[in-house]
Amino acid sequence: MFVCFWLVFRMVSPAIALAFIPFLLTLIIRYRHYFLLFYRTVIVRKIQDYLTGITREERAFQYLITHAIPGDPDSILSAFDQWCYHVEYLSNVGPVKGKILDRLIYENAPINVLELGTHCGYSSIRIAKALPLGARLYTVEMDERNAVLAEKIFRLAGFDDDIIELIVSPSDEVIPQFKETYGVDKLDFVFMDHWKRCYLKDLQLLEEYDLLQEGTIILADNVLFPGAPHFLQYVKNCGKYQHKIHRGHLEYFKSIKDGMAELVFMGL
Ligand SMILES: C[S@@+](CC[C@H](N)C(=O)[O-])C[C@H]1O[C@@H](n2cnc3c(N)ncnc32)[C@H](O)[C@@H]1O
Repeated sequence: MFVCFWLVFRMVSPAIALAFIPFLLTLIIRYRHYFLLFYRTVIVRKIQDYLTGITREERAFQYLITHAIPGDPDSILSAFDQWCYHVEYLSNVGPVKGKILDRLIYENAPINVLELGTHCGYSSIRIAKALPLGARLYTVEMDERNAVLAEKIFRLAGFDDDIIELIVSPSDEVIPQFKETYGVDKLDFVFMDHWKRCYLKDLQLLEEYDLLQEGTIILADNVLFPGAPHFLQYVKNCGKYQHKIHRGHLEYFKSIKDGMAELVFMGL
């Protein structure tokens, strides 16, 4: 935006260019929260990548090692939250929307849970610690570097392969093979928190490959920001789901509105 202003300033007379200042200031004030988000997610990250020579996720892991108690999932989650509030930003589900996730897992006691989008494993840890005995979380991450860190973080939190199975692959390759590979006939709970453009396609894949049963819960994060409009439109119009939106705010950013969609599959 500043570059545009500079270009305008060079192309037209200074008097006309100066008239843009109130407009520019209004834009900055109105969208300040988004500028702050951009600053934390892009600019701070690039500077830190350059200064430290490691990725943001690796920096988060170093912080966990020095600030969390091994074997204590709550301590790992709270160290993650501290880092995201006060050091750098990660797109974890966060403590506020995380409580909705915890509650739904506790209340429904699902046995087979699929998570799409592991990242560093924050939400996986929330899910795993709320699961009933004998239940299993299958979490899917396509970025290998994130998956390596998530695996270490699961071990740090005290979870083994019996509780969390980390699958390193894109979701649209995992879903069609899921039944045969993992011997799971139906899913009880699905947490969607990967790229928002994949939500609709993956929901339809779950239907096509017959992985949903009456009562399966699908919780989808960030449906208002960055938003998943096609997914929401499909859910509202297809008649296969009861749905509601839990409104709140973006993880670690109180001033940006966001929400989670909770769907209950009613059978085809
Ligand atoms: C928002 S982060 C997940 C945050 C995590 N659920 C949490 O709350 O801690 C999204 C992650 O999804 C992964 N991802 C995006 N699209 C994917 C796909 N189609 N299949 C598998 N992983 C995907 C990205 O690499 C990224 O690590």
